Amino acid sequence: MKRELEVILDSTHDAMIAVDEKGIITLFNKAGKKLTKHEGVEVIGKYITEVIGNSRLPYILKTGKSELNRKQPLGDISIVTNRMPVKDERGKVIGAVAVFRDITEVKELAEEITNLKEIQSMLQAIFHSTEDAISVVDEKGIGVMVNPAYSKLSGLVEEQIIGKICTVDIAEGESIHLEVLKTKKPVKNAQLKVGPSRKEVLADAAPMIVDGQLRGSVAVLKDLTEIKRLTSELNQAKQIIRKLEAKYTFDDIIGEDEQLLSAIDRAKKTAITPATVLLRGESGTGKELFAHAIHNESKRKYRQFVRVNCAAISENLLESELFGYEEGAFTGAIKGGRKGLFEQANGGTIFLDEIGEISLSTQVKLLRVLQEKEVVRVGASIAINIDVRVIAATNLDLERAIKEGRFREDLYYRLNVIPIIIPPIRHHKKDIPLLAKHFIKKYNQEYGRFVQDLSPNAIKTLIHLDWAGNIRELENFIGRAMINMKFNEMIIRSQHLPTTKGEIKKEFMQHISFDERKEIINKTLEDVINDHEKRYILEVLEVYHDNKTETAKHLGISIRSLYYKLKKYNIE
Ligand SMILES: Nc1ncnc2c1ncn2[C@@H]1O[C@H](COP(=O)(O)OP(=O)(O)OP(=O)(O)O)[C@@H](O)[C@H]1O
Repeated sequence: MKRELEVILDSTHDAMIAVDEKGIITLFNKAGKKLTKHEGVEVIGKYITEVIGNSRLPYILKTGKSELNRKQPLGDISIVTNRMPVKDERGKVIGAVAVFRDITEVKELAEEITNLKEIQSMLQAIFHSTEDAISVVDEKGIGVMVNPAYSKLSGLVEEQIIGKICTVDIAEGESIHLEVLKTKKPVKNAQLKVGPSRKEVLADAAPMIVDGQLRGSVAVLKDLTEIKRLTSELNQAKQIIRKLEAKYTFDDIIGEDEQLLSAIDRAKKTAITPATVLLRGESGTGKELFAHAIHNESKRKYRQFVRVNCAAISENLLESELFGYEEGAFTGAIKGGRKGLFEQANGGTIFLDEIGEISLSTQVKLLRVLQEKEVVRVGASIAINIDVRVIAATNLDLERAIKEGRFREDLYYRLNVIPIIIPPIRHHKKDIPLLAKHFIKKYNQEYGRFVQDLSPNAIKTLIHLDWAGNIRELENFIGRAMINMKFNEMIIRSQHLPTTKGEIKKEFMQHISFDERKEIINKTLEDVINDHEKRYILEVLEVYHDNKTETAKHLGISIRSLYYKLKKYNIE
């Protein structure tokens, strides 16, 4: 029995020492020798303080009282000690025992737990206070945690999510938690609708992997309505800036066609000179874009860029707008007179868009400004010197206008110093895919979308269309196609493309009666086309509640062309 007891005592991790009533060591187990560094030393039979200098066992023998759970340092470790007297049946002290336990590890573990608790409460504070909506699911896709921001965004409280499968909150789209759990890979920028109010969100999710094991998935959701609101605010700000400065540079002119590249090259070379430029090209080919780029490439780029749409302003108003007026020059003239656009552009550039539309009398005054480099305000007699670079643009056949007496030849020569001809898109259809991708990027920013490309079929359709409205029409077309796409769709396919002109005509023919058909047969081709054009314009005007800008955009024509057509068809 004694031997068994010795084996037990030697196999325990607690250090044990026993002494008899005289303080002579009778037992010193292996853990005790290890703790006091007496391995290999014979200690049995020695007086306790010879072995452990400051032992309290003599005191225990003297008092017969126990000392329990005394914590104390021992070198660089921490121990807890129990010391007890050994008494016979009559209560006489016949020895004493000390048991020491090394609690360094326990202490370290306790510290670790305290640290973990601190980290946990810190993470909890972050989880609860962040504006980002977070949801956590386990490896089976069952909801484990959501934060208050998540409830606010989705309109769903914890009880509706926790313990339920992670698809419960999705109103439209696929669960990204399930995707992450399936692939073990993060998912970025997924667009979904969540909760009863179908809130549009942008979501990222990542797998939670602990010791190489998939333990769940964490998703962070952002409110897309907010992102969209900010994007629209940004766009409004951009619009304002656009009015104040020339927005585009040559880098914004997209295309690899030789004729276009040679126009760019010519414009770049001209930009650094003060020469007057005449930009020629059909509506929507990029004349204004070129004007901006020339100004921005010139030494005048930090000065004013003033754009005047000569077609949009009535003849009388145009003169006072361009050249300014003196006080009392006409009824309604403001006190003190007003600076004209030429004066405002002093030191900078004036862009005279639709120059072919100005009246003969304004042409005379403009010629004088170009020749003399001075303006005379309406109603004034003194000329004001100006230093303005003129860029003019037209989509009219000016040579024909000269022959027909609608445009002055001398002004033509003054303007036509450097003619730059911008090709219509039907002459560089191979640039269509490039341009389409450029507009996708632009609308992604404007609409907060993530559309990536066009399908080969959609590109084919684009290449086959005639694009009478040129790049502007293509730009609007892409914008409308993107509106036709669902939020999670990333590729523009043929079905997203707006109804093409051919189809519109087919639809139109299907809706007309037999009598109307007979009547059409009696008309000339031009009459029929005009009738259709008028009816179509009226329809589009109705859709856009008579908003001319939107109507022109939809039709893919310039606002000036729309005004021209409204006048032609007597549409009020
Ligand atoms: N080469 C191009 N690269 C990128 N965008 C272009 C290009 N050409 C035109 N655009 C875009 O097409 C639209 C129409 O261009 P712009 O207003 O410059 O045409 P325009 O010839 O001045 O038309 P209009 O004669 O009707 O006033 C603009 O949004 C412009 O940014």
